[in-house]
Amino acid sequence: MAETTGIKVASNLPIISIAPWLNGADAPGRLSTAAALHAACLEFGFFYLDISSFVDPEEPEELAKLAREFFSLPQEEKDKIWLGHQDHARGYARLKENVTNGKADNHEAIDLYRPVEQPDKTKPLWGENQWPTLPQFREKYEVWIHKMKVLGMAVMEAMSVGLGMRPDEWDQLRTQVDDSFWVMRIIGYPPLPNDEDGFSCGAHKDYGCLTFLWADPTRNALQVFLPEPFVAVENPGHAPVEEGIERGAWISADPISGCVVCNIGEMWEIWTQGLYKSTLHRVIHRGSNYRFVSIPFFFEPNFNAVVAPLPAAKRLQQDDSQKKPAGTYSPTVYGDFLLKKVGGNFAQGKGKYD
Ligand SMILES: O=C(O)CCC(=O)C(=O)O
Ligand SMILES: [Fe+2]
Repeated sequence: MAETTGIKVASNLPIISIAPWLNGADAPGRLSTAAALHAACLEFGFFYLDISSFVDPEEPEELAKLAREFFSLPQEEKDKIWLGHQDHARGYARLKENVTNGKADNHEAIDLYRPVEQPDKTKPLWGENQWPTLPQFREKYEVWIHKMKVLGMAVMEAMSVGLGMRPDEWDQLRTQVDDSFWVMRIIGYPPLPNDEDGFSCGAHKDYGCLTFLWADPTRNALQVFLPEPFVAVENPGHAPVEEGIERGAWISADPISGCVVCNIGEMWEIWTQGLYKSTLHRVIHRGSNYRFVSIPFFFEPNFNAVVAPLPAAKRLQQDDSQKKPAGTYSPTVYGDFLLKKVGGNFAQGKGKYD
């Protein structure tokens, strides 16, 4: 990003390696990762996380292959794990069944959530996950889930250092995320018909804490919104204008090998009283290929976590008049917030996570 005469020209999102942080012996490296996370969250709320030291890049490619196999099955096979057989949130969502901002999204997906102890499919979000029966599907995805949970805790701790939290303050925050009510979506995007000005996934912010998105190499699909004073170098995808969104620029966040795209959700806005931005993003896939697949993993707070402004964020805001909170941020029980959000996101029935 270059800065001239008060106009910020957005070209690329920052790339941050998690390797120094995971290498416990590299104290300066850990601090530089923490500082880079802090800067990226202040400026963009979106960045690339280089995880190539942590996972073999072939691993998510294998997951995408399995997803492709699933999405190529006949509709009646996919419908066997339709989310309506469970709590209307866990399972397979048909093409256009998912709704954002009142409009059907042009994608299909398998949605999985942290399993609960006493499942009850009549309770929102409280059913059982439904897995494809393809060989190795569940096993391989469960390994990925485990790794993303470990990564989530590592990034949270690094962010606590970046924000200037003391070790005892991190111990406190850790108790709110150590049993993450995680979500994973496995999304398949057919191309949008040329004559249709809809979205593959409409503009939204993610709800929770941290999203780690792996996506296949399709370009110009995921777009990130940067409010004024950012000006885009390129304007991706001849995007339709969206109502109700302030002025600014949409930039593409194309996949980078060895990296996941990482963005912060609304809980980080509350924890930091708006110091960190949860950023709008959307998907418009107009290419000729079936863009499959993207696999967002949402590392979220514990279901019962009470999310409230953190003292470290308040200290930063007291010290710097430019960082004063823009509004009031009330304590929020994450599970309640999630339940309210899932209500409006389905074409039929209830449930669904962003
Ligand atoms: O598929 C993508 O690139 C992004 C999906 C997304 O933003 C979401 O599911 O929250
Ligand atoms: Fe999202």
